[in-house]
Amino acid sequence: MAIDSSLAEMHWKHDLLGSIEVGIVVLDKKYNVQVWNQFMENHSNIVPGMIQDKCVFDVFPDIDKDWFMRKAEPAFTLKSPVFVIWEQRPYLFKFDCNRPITSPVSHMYQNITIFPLASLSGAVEQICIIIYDATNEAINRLGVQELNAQIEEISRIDTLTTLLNRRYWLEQFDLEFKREKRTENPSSLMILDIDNMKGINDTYGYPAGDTIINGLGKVIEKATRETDVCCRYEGQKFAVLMPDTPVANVEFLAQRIRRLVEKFTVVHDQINLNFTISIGIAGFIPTYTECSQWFKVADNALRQAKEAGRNNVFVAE
Ligand SMILES: Nc1nc2c(ncn2[C@@H]2O[C@H](COP(=O)(O)OP(=O)(O)OP(=O)(O)O)[C@@H](O)[C@H]2O)c(=O)[nH]1
Repeated sequence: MAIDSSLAEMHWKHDLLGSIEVGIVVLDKKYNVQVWNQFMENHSNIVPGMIQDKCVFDVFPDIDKDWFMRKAEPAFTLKSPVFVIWEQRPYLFKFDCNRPITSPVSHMYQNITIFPLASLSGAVEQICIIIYDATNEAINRLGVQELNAQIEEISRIDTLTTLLNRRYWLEQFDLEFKREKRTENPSSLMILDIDNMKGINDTYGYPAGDTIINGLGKVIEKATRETDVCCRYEGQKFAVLMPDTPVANVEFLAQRIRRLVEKFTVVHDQINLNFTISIGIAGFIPTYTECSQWFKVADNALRQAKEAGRNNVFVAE
């Protein structure tokens, strides 16, 4: 009778281990496999007989042995469970992901729990690892993260020129202005505007005007440093913030950009288009209380460059 009931118990335990939708692995103190359930067999194609009493690190050399032993140690010594989520480490056992071919992931993401298995004497001679398939959660989370990154990128970039857009640039300008207020470094602001844009649009059409705007964006990007903060401010107007750069250096650069543009030819619908720009420059002054004052001074310098006949650079006093 006793044999019957223990057989029955073995039977239902076997069924339970077989049907449960999580991986169950029992390891002894030498990390030799004692239990390997159906889930593990299905995903690894290793039947229990092949892995029984084998060291898990020998069968799965991909497992970072030092890391795993450090993680498992508290289960043996402190008798406390350990949790590792996929965001800390994507997986313990590298299993293929049985998702459609269009799925963005190629392996199963896993959450794992390691808990101690105490014997009747209370000593922990074995640990049990439970492996949960967290792939769906990971796909959703990673998808959202990627989408957020794309949205953030889009919200910073001007689509016509791929320079920063006005909103993001103004945020950076304000931050830089606050930094300048503390450090009083000789930084400069340059505003560039295409001359006679209305005439260009009227003569060649709005798309041709767009091609010119795009071309100027490329010239600005090429001529400035990575630390300069460049944007298409609005329409045919661009702004470049140049941290730690005195006005004298910027005037030299502005003249170079002006000459580059003068010689630059944009091709639109097989028509060669030439254009010029005017540039206003203003250095940071510590008495400014708001960044808009600085911008206004540079914008006035631009207006004076236009009034002086266009294709000009004007530096604010
Ligand atoms: N193609 C194109 N044109 C634009 C864009 N944004 C603004 N414009 C045009 O730029 C022109 C600006 O005209 P104005 O402010 O009179 O300046 P302008 O003709 O460039 O003359 P000056 O600045 O005085 O040299 C207008 O005709 C706008 O329609 C744009 O994104 N693409």
